[in-house]
Formats: sequence, structure tokens, C-alpha cells
Amino acid sequence: MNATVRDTPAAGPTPAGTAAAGTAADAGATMLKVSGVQVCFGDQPVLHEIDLSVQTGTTTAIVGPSGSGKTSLLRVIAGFLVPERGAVRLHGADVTAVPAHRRSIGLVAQDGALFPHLDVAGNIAFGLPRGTPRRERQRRVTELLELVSLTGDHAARRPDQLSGGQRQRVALARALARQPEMILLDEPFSALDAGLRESTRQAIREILHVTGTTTILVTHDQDEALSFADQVAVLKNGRLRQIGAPEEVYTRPCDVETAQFLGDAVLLPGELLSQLPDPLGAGHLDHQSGQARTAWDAATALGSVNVELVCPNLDSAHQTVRGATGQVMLRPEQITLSDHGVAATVLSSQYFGHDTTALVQLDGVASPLRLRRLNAVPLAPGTQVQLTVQGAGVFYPASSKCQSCSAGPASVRISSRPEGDALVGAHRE
Ligand SMILES: Nc1ncnc2c1ncn2[C@@H]1O[C@H](COP(=O)(O)OP(=O)(O)OP(=O)(O)O)[C@@H](O)[C@H]1O
Repeated sequence: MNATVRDTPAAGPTPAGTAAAGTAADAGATMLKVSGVQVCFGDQPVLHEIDLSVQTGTTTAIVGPSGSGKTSLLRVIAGFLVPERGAVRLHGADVTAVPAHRRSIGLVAQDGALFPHLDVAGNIAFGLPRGTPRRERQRRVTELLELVSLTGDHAARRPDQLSGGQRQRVALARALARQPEMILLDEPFSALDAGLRESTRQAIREILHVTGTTTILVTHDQDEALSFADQVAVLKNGRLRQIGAPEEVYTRPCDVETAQFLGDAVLLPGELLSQLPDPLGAGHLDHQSGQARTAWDAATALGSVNVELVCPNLDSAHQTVRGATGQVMLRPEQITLSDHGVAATVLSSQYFGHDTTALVQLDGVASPLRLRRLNAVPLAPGTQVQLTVQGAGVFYPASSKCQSCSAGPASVRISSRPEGDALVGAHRE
């Protein structure tokens, strides 16, 4: 059976009088739970076994390459698409078969989807419940205009008399008019140029924060996802590859592909040498991720480093990982110049204003490494430098299985020995 596509009004209107999300009492409660969702178009599966929980009052970004299934997942959550397997629950109630217009969810489309023949006030008022008295409509329109930082001046303009960023604010005001419990944003900034995108994103994030609205943003822009959301879900080929706080997915990506999708990644061959005393107790369980984490010493071309191993099983048998080889992933900003590091030669350098990148060649490493320095002048080709690693990275074992417990692929996060604050990220398919 294939997914059922529903033809429901795009604004995702919600029941009248529904309270806005994010009351203090609800904060931290699970608002949305998607479990085991599967969607096919024809015989083509586009979403596989998706599990996603969203807490009240938080912002989640769903990020992934084009065609990875982001919009399909958003449509399942909104109620425009019925999955053939799995369930969508709002506040614990199964709404999988409830149509979009009966869910308390507002949707802001990529282009805002404003009505061209209505002025701004008319567009916003369209979002209000039917039967709202005239005076109340005017009051709410004024209030919503203010909320999205537009003035009475804008109220009489048609959408084609607004900037792209202003149109997106009107679209948000219209979606907020019915005080939905959740707002879904489908690539709402992608049509804006870089400067406007940044300022509109900031403004909308602030509005959603002030109103305590639970939000899901779909984007293919990793910087947008990392800067906008409390939680980032990475989708690839219809599967959720990783979900976590922005700093978690950026510093502990579950595999090399995810690491490269989320930003520049420096990859080096590495080998685990020995397990180190774990500051939190040998082999502690991270209750947030449910993963076991152990500290290790590892060898790389950038020297000996501390690492932590994450494995789904908390098991002292992780000793057997000693000697494991694989790839070490660092972010370019973690490789810094020092007086007592590993020697390298600068091949080229690029100046970007806020930062400068350089390609450097290390002895014994086939490919040059990229490093990024904030507020620095470019280095001339041929310059001899010494490099050390700051903070933590990730180690991906060459073996597809965690060698200690066969529980699935594991990744090991490393840090340079002096910092030694490494925590590890791991992943299990
Ligand atoms: N109505 C449809 N009928 C058939 N196939 C569809 C339909 N909608 C989406 N698809 C296919 O499902 C897959 C996922 O599409 P979806 O729009 O969810 O991806 P996306 O990650 O949002 O992509 P983009 O970033 O390009 O918008 C794609 O291969 C797409 O061609």
C-alpha cells in the first residue's frame, strides 16, 4: 500500500480557541512522537522506520540532502500524508489518521503561500478562526503584525509590495493566528538572499521563542539547522541517521557521511592504543544517549591523542578494541598552530574575512589537511608550521562492527592529550 496524500488547505488551520503551545506546565513534556513511520510512493520507499520525539516548546531541525524525505516527513506530521506504517502521536493521542485541518499544527511553506489578491491584514486575518468578531479580528491582526515586527503601514500592502523577508513574516503571522500548538517551517528562508536569510531567521527564531511555540524546521542548509534548533535530526535516503543537540551532531557525527554533510571534515588514519582512566568512572553510561563511553589513547599523524569510545553496550570487554584502526575525524578549526606540534608545510591559503583556511601537508599523510583560523592572515605557500589538535574529534573504526561487543558500528571521539576532555559519540544502525 502507498502513502495517502490528502488535499487539505495548505495553511494547516487548527481548531478555534486552541491554546498556544509552551505553557510552563507542559515545558519538557513530549508533544510529538513519530514511531516507525514508513512512506512509499509507488514501489519507491521514501521514509523508513522513522522515530522522532519533539518536546513542548522546543525547536527541531530536520536536515538532509535534496530528496532525502524531509518534506515527506513534514507532511506526515502535518497530516497531509498518511503513512502506510507507523504512528504519529500528539500529546500521546494517536493522530495518524486525523486530517491536517483537525490537528493543531500551522505550516509555513517555502514561498509563504500568501494570497496575492489579499493585503497583509487580509492574509493574517485569514488565519483567524471563522466567526471571529470584526473588532477582535482587528485587534489580533494588529497584535500579530507587531509580533512579527511589521507596522500598520504594511497592513494595507499586497504581498508583491513586500520584501521576501517581510512576506515570510506575514506567512508566520498567519500561521500563528490560530495559536497552533506546533509550527512547521518548510525551507522558509531558502528563497531569501544570504543577508536577509540570516536576519529573517533570527527574527523568526526570536518570535517562536517568545511565543513558546514548538517548531519543526525543514532545511537542507546545515548551518541553518545548527544555529536555529535545539535538536537536529539528520535524514539520509529516507532514514534518520542521527538525532541530537546541534553541538552533539556536529562534534559527534555518527558516520563519515554525516560528518561531511554537517560541515568540513578532516579525516586521518588512526589506531586505538590503550584505554584510559575515565573521569566519570571506567565505562560510564551516558543516560541521555543511553550509550557507554570509555576513554582511550589513540595514535594519529597529528600525534598521540585521548579518545573516548562510545558503544551501545556498557561492557568492560571494550578492552578488545585495542589496536582497532580507522579514521579520525576532526573539524578544521580544531587543528591549530603551536610551537611544539607536528611539522607540516602550507600548500595554499584562502582568506574569507572572518576566517582563513589553509591546506597543509603532513609527513606520512596522503591527502593535505584543511585547517581554519579565526581572524587570521593567510599563510604563504611553503610556510613551515607546527600543528596540534584542540578539543575533540571522532574515530570511525574500519570494521563495520564494534569490535568489543558486535553491537553495531561504533565511533570514537578523540581529543588532544592536553585537553583530555573527550567524550565519545557512537551510532548503531
Ligand atoms: N507525490 C510524490 N509522488 C512520488 N514521489 C514523490 C512525491 N513526493 C516526493 N516524492 C519523492 O520522494 C522522495 C523524497 O522527497 P521529499 O520532497 O520528501 O524530499 P526532500 O528531502 O524534502 O527534498 P528537497 O530538499 O529537494 O525538497 C524524492 O525522491 C521525491 O522524488
